[in-house]
Amino acid sequence: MSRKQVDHDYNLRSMSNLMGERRKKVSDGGERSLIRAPSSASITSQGAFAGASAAGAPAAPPSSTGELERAARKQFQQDVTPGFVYVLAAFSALGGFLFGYDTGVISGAMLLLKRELDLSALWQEVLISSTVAAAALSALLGGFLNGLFGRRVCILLASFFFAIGGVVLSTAPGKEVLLAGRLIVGVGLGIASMTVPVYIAEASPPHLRGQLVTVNTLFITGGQFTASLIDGAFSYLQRDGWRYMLGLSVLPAVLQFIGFLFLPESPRWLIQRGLTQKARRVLSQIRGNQNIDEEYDSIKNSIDEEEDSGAGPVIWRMLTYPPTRRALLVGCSLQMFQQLSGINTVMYYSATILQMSGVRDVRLAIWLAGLTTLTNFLFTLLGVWLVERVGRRKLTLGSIIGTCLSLSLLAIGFLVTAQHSPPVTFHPLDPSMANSTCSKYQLCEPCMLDPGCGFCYRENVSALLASSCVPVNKASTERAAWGCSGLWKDLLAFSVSASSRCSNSSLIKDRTYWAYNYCPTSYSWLVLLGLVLYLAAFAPGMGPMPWTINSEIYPLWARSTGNACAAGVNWTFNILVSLTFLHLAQYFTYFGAFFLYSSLSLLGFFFIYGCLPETKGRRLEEIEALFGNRLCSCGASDSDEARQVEYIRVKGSNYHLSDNDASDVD
Ligand SMILES: O[C@H]1[C@H](O)[C@@H](O)[C@H](O)[C@@H](O)[C@H]1O
Repeated sequence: MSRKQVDHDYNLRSMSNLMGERRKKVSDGGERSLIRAPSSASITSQGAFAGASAAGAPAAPPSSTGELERAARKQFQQDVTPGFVYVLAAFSALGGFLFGYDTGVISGAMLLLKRELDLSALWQEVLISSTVAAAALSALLGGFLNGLFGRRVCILLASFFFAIGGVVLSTAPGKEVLLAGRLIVGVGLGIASMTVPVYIAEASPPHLRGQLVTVNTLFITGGQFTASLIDGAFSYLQRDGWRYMLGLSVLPAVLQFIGFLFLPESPRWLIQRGLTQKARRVLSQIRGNQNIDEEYDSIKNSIDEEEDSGAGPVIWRMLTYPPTRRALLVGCSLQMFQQLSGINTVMYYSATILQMSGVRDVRLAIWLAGLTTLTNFLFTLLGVWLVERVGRRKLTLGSIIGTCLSLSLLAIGFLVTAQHSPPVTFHPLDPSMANSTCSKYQLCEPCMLDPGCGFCYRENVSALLASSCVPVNKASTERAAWGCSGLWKDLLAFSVSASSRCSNSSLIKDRTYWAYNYCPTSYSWLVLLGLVLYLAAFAPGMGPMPWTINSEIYPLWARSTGNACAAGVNWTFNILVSLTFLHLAQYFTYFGAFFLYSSLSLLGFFFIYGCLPETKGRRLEEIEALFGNRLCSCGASDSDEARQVEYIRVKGSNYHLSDNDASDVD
């Protein structure tokens, strides 16, 4: 079939999908199509009951239509979804857990590392960003590996890298070996981040696919939460705490590696490679008692169609073929907007936001920052629950608009805080102050925006006293530059010079405080509210949906490459946003930085509104057709979305019944 014909065919298919074409495929043991009516009319008792009883539901009729539907649905889903799919998804999502753990644990580990290994600011930055950079590159390479060796081998490879990286990190004698360990972990991260969602999507039945792929992001946020707990717990160790923090990732990595020695390859990849018998076996294994013929045929057909559609490198074929070009643009943009909405900055900055709110103890702030990761995790759980109920499109749109508004609230919080910035009232006479830029600031705001300075102040009931802007200690931002920590001469210095009162955290008493990166304010509640609302809005939609949607919008031949590009974009923007945040804040203040993220999210909202079609409930083989239309004509078809073809089993096999929608039997 020529490319043009395929294109034409897709257009027809997509039109019929969008217009709610009634499909009828009633054969022995076959399907009956349903059109979900906008009015939400219910399944007729007869039809639904037929479905329920065919699946072995109790004979007594349930008392209401709602109950009837629920019973039919429950019975149907239990019937078609063997537990094996959940085991497979859980083992795969360990890759997500490691993603979250390894990216999250480094902030706590760095606090100890920089002290023990005497790391300069440059080395700290290199150790943090090297992993993300390696992940960006290996995600791109992962597309090629996926196509060549399959999903299973790639996941095995990723867990191998995670495990080796963990061992290298925990035993590192110096910073150079640490860097090698962080690079190895980064390679694992990149491969896992692009492979796991694809593997889960290809193995899941359509009615569970969204949920199971979203579980992977739940594991990412779970990994980030676990990392913050581990960081908190091991931060009390005077020596080598970082070895445990970084080394503990070996456990889930080994568990995943062992699990995947026994788990099967994706049936779609097997069919593509011509391993049809094996593919049939795997399909039967993951579909339980279902008839797999139809699914097998539909995968096979889409591969055959594709084999006729041209040669050349996959990325070139994707870019020259309109449906995949559009899908790629949508997938990569989603990942870009996820990172541009500043999630990693907000998470990273949460400890400081908490300090602004009056949590002065650094340890307590680290523990409380765990609350941020917990909130992120809990709201991702909400996403898992919502994805098959409201669909990907509505969930993403609702989430990004909430993200945009809460970022504006955060920005306003920072603006009000800056406008009420306390003045510098005390200029210490220390000789080193003469050539320090810190001495020229008259307000706390510019002082704290300068990475070289911090604000030292005393507080009595209603006012700040003797507030000064002094240089930060290069070895630790937890104190000011003057004084040698913990020594008796500090005590002496403390008694003789008021300027060194913030130079040793153990001496910061008498209601004297050292504020680095923040200013004392009574408007911190506004910022805190913004933070909580931000996580509540971001985590159910913008967190998981870019991964979930990317795992389903490409046809099989383009799936590895599409996901590799999208994951590469995610990691690239991750590094870009985190590396530019402090500079942005320095030049445009925190208000400016968060307002910029908010505006970018608004841009993302318009893009998603116009360009993201709904993929809920469709077979992977059908989804390509959604991109057959002109790009960004989705907003216009919102009303058509209410009419979708859905399947219910009446007798026999292979249906999909959406979780919450009442339907008419055709
Ligand atoms: O989807 C994930 C998740 O939202 C994480 O919390 C975030 O740190 C990652 O960057 C993102 O890709």
